[in-house]
Amino acid sequence: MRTQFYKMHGLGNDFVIFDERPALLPLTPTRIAALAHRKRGIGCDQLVTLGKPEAEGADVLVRFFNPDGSEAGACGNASRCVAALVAGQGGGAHPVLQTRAGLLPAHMQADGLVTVDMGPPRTDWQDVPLASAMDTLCLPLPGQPAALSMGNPHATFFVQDFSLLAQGYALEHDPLFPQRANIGLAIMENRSRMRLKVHERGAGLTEACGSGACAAVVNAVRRGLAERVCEVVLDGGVLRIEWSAQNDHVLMTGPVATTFEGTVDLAAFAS
Ligand SMILES: N[C@H](CCC[C@H](N)C(=O)O)C(=O)O
Repeated sequence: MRTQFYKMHGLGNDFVIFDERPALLPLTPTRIAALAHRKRGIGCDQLVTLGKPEAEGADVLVRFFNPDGSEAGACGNASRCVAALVAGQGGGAHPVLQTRAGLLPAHMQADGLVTVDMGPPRTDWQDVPLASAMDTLCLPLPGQPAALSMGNPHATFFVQDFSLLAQGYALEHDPLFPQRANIGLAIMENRSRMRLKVHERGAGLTEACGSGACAAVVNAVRRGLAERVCEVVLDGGVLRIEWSAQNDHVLMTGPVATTFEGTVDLAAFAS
């Protein structure tokens, strides 16, 4: 029996999306890792499932899984893709995604870009989470990163070059981060534009990281390095991030693309 999937990406951060609203699928961490494998599977940065919403006001339940099988509470680029997919299925131009990070309202822009309200950043050490009480604005690590959660853990290093990427895996697994962390390296071009590369938790270096872009802008503002509206230039393209002074929410705007649709025999993949 074959199961339909959608292959989409946001600035090259790519996803395999399964719709479990008709029926739950036999997706285990092992099978997710096998499906996400670049050589032996379909291949993706994250595997995403759609489910029947439980929360009042939500249009769809969304879960995100890394290629190592671990589940993430947030995925900005995939949230944009799912919003566009649901809108395209007749869900209207303002779908609301129910995620582990909360309810995320989305908006299909007239120019084809998609905006997702990623909610507020969580900057207490317990929310990131970190291993002990400390100032999340300046962690006791070489490079003194700032840390926060967008529903998933992020550490942002403000650097002059990207050589620290070689430490990405070690930093992701530093004992300071009991749930590991996404490691962002940000080069400030000016107060309204930065370059960003992210070694993602459970995925490694990706072409773009939406929640990482949100975290980097918030951390830059916290450090006095950026304005609340900032362009984030990633390897795969540009995101516009706004950290609202009105409601403390972070708005992320960027493109989405559907690469192809397909079917797969899930039973052919180890479970
Ligand atoms: N690897 C991340 C999830 C995907 C985040 C990224 N793809 C995004 O667009 O936010 C984590 O484990 O928290």
